[in-house]
Amino acid sequence: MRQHKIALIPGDGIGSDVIQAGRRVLDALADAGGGFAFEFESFDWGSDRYRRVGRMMPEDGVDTLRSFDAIYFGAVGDPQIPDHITLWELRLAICQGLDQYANVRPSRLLPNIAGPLRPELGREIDWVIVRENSEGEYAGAGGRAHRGLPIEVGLDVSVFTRAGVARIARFACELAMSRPRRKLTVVTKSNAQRHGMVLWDEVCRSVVKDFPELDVDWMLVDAMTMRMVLRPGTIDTVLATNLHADVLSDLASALSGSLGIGATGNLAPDRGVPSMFEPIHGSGFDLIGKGIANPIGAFWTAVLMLDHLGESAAAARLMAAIEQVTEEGGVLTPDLGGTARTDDVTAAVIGIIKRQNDAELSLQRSNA
Ligand SMILES: NC(=O)c1ccc[n+]([C@@H]2O[C@H](COP(=O)([O-])OP(=O)(O)OC[C@H]3O[C@@H](n4cnc5c(N)ncnc54)[C@H](O)[C@@H]3O)[C@@H](O)[C@H]2O)c1
Ligand SMILES: O=C(O)[C@@H](O)[C@@H](O)C(=O)O
Ligand SMILES: [K+]
Ligand SMILES: [Mn+2]
Repeated sequence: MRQHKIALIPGDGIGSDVIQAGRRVLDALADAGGGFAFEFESFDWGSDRYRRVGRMMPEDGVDTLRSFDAIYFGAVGDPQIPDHITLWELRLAICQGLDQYANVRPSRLLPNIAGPLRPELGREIDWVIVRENSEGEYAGAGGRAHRGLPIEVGLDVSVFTRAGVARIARFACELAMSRPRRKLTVVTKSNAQRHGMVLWDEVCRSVVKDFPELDVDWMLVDAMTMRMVLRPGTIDTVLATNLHADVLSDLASALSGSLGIGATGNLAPDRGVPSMFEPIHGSGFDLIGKGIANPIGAFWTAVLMLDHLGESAAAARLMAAIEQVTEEGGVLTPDLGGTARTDDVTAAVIGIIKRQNDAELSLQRSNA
């Protein structure tokens, strides 16, 4: 039996709702007798802990995570605590602490979901955004001086390193080559940002030379938003900086129907340390306590995690169950135009998985 040791960090707000839902779905998949099991350990890290003891996670939190095979994360963010504290002390502390430098965000219009684009355009969305996840605008370099004085100053300095750009560029090229269209768009803002982004372009240009079969094009980030809306079918794999890709991936998720659908992996490609999987959305202040957060982003995230753990058959089964639910259309949360609750969508996905489990088990019995 393959054992997968998973750290659960539900975090704040709707992060907690969707990770609980995702755990139930993962348990249902493991019940299928597919030869694997999960060992979950749940961590109460987040804003309530911050209120209690003044820290989002313990000082040795990142080290505690090292012994896990993967991390399944909800969201951080609390209406009463500044967003830069919650984000930096939990999500970024983990991503940067474990050097999970490749953030991968797939988008596709799920069956029977309309999305805001015209139907013929919406159907063309089949993208994966690769977000540099360790430096750039999120390097944390900068500071404030002359606090409270008229001459006060605040600086956020973007940091682009040759090594950091080269490794994410290589990762994006390999990912693009593994997809049928072998097509990569490198996003930049090297007209206005004339140092780091120019280095980004130079390094990317030299890395793509190693991939002669890759079809590469270059876009300034502002024009990229236009292309995503008006010519979605011309895009496949996208490489962008930490901040640009953060923005583009919310757009991608919205164009696929809802921010509640977007999934992501914060990958440490060199292994040895766990990668962290989370829906792309935040803690959803407006949905806290309502029980109507869309869990599909967290389920799709679980698909990414299963694939990463080598459980590709289970990953495919879960994706098929998600697609069956959207295809049938009767059980969707309000963000997708339905009236269902988080629990209803979860029950629908689990129902499909359980029926498959039963069919599989009776097949095994009749073959025995
Ligand atoms: N990785 C993370 O943990 C992460 C990501 C984004 C934002 N945040 C934090 O979350 C807090 C709220 O930020 P925000 O409002 O900008 O972003 P958000 O993603 O929480 O919400 C933006 C909008 O999308 C909707 N939405 C998000 N997830 C949904 C879901 N599963 N189902 C249905 N609708 C959904 C929300 O209702 C809201 O209208 C802030 O503290 C922010 O820093 C954290
Ligand atoms: O602000 C960020 O970058 C993240 O917390 C979040 O928006 C994300 O997409 O993960
Ligand atoms: K999240
Ligand atoms: Mn984001």
